[in-house]
Amino acid sequence: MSFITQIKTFAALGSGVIGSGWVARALAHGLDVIAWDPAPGAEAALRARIANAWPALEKAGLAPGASPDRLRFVATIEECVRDADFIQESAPERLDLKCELHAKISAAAKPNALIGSSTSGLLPSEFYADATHPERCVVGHPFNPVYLLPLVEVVGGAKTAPEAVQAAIQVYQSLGMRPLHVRKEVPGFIADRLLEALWREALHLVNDGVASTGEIDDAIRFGAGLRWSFMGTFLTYTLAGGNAGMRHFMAQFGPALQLPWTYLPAPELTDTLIDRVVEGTAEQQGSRSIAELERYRDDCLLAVLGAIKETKTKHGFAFAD
Ligand SMILES: NC(=O)C1=CN([C@@H]2O[C@H](COP(=O)(O)OP(=O)(O)OC[C@H]3O[C@@H](n4cnc5c(N)ncnc54)[C@H](O)[C@@H]3O)[C@@H](O)[C@H]2O)C=CC1
Ligand SMILES: C[N+](C)(C)CC(=O)CC(=O)[O-]
Repeated sequence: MSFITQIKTFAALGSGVIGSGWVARALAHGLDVIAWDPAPGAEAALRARIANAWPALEKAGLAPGASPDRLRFVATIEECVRDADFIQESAPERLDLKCELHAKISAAAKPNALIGSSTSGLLPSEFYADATHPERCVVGHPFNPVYLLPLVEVVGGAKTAPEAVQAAIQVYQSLGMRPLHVRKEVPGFIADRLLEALWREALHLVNDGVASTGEIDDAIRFGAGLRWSFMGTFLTYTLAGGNAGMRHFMAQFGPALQLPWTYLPAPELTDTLIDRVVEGTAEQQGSRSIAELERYRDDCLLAVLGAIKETKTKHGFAFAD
């Protein structure tokens, strides 16, 4: 079984926050991009998002010939995928919608074109149930902003060929990403399972009046968030065990896992909790627009990525290590 891995034309279905991020990444890598989204005004919104992301992509470095002009917005699913070498779906997170959409995409696509879905945690065996040639269908779960963050979780379903997973990994690498193969098909994959546990606890802290949304964000960004950008939880905690390392750390802090520090089940999303979260984050946002905050975030990410790359090189690590 062979799949297309040398890609020239990238198809994007759904051009919201994530779809537009894929389009920006593919354009920056010098590809032709064809996009489709059924919402009125979707093309203008997509082009505005690309324009907002482009300065960061220029700073990060564009491939020869890369240009936003190589984006073509089309009116049908079939037109979008027919000539594509690789297809990425970023439609709303609804199982019925994705199932129906993938039946149409896969019926119109070249049989050996890989099809990725950006789903945050739906199971590929379920939403690819009605797909034609399901052996080329994978999840490629990215992180926002897709055009700067390297991680993409790659997950196969029951009918996905192992070669398709490897081929998708190759394609995502060619787009400058750091694929992580999730070997078991589990809801939420790896990263969102972790992020959701943190998010639930954060909502409990707001709901219980322990902290505001801003204080909770401070607890992350001035502490663990800084070290998470270059060292994950397990290696960080190995260092927290001192010279005795992880075994000592487990002996000292493992028993605390039995203490009632975390709630785990999510709090009820009452109007009061939703208002508190919305009002707290509105105060954090202040008078800046989302586009301004996106540009601020992009500059911060470029600075962090650049500093990490330089420091890794100094210590003999490759960027993907
Ligand atoms: N927002 C995030 O932080 C992340 C989201 N994702 C995943 O990416 C996917 C898209 O999410 P977002 O971009 O955040 O949503 P979004 O709401 O920003 O964009 C969804 C887009 O899909 C379009 N759409 C509506 N019906 C459609 C259909 N039948 N076919 C194709 N497109 C359709 C909408 O017009 C909209 O432009 C979801 O599966 C989500 O779980 C993955 C990683 C992060
Ligand atoms: C909130 N979310 C589940 C959509 C988040 C993601 O899927 C990944 C991210 O970018 O945090």
